[in-house]
Amino acid sequence: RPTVANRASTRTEAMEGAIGSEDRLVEAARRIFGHRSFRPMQRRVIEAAMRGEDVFVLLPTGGGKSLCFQLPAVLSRGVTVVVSPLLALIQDQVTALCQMQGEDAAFAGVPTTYLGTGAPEGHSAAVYADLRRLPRPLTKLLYVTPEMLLHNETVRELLSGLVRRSPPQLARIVVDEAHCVSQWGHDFRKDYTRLGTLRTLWRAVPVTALTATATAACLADVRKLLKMKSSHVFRTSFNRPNLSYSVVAKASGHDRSIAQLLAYIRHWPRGTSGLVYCLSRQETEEVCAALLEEGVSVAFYHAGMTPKQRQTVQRQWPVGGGVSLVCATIAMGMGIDKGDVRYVAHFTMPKSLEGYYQESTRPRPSPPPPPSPHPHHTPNLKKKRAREDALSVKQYCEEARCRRAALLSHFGE
Ligand SMILES: Nc1ncnc2c1ncn2[C@@H]1O[C@H](COP(=O)(O)OP(=O)(O)OP(=O)(O)O)[C@@H](O)[C@H]1O
Repeated sequence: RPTVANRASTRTEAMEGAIGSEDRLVEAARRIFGHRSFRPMQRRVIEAAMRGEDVFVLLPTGGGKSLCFQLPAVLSRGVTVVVSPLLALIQDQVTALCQMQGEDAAFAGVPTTYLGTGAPEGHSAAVYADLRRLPRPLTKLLYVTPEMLLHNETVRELLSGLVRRSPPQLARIVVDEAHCVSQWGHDFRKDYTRLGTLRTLWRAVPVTALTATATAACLADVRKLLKMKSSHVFRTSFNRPNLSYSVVAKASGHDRSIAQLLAYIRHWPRGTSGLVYCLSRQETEEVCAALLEEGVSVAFYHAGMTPKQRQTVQRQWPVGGGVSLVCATIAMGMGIDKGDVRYVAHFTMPKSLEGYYQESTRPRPSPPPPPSPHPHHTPNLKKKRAREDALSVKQYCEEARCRRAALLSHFGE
């Protein structure tokens, strides 16, 4: 009778090699991930990755970046290491992959795990044991935080061990949220800059970098710091033809600006789902209270709330739960897809154009990310960046030209 390990091993091997057909990639996407076709650019990225090239992927939020590295990971020999900034997001992705149900039950669940401080006891030991497993680990995707990869000797040594095996068992390094590498990115992280050292350590291991936001300067910087060999960037347009943008001068004084916001909300049919971004936690509560008084079905959402309170809001909004509007800080950001949101208003000017773009295309509630243990910038640099970011937003607001064109030119289009 096959043991659990045997069955798992057979499945791992089957995923890598046994999928053979006229179009192996589409078939794998369908059988393992349940996708019947590729989104724009996915196939080209996946093919380049399968040829062993370094790839840089710049696709807007929701563009399907994950499949660009998950499918090559599943089909390649060995383990793909995915560097991702936040443990909370890592755990979500690992859970989703482990529960993945494509159209072929034989491939249900992609062998995925993670390493990060804060994992339950015994977890790391089990992952280490698999990385030592002969002739090869069962894991296909290993998510790690940058700290883990850079500062944990055991992890580095185990991965170097995979590189040294014959044939090598470290398939690829994936750097997700790659804008964090560059000081020009809007979420710079010091450990990310040092990921280039891995390139020196494991010369033959290809790299994939992915992001949803990068200006030309950021992009060039990331490629240089990660020592990427290919200069080709796979990208699609950032244009969202189904969105329209407008900027309105805010009335002075609390009451007048609330009245202005209310008029905007009321120009939509009753019950239309919307999101109002505010600058601070306090502002979300104040705006919410003022709108409640006017009879709007509204809730607030920010990182100072308990997980339970946040979940309640997520259940009530945007459809079916009785709340049509949420006043939120940017804590309502990355995570679960929420369709049906018809408008996003920024009650206060957003901090950067990257932020504005993300917030207007991605009304998705999720638990707020934990505070980063590392300073993102030195204080002076941070101030300088904040000023530059605010100036670009100001310029965007004041420019007498098409908002869409102004926004796209900021992203180098
Ligand atoms: N080829 C495809 N066919 C159908 N759905 C797809 C395809 N590729 C991805 N998706 C779906 O699109 C959604 C967004 O994909 P994904 O999370 O990879 O986007 P992303 O580019 O990583 O976005 P973000 O910047 O928010 O992380 C997911 O629900 C995913 O299952």
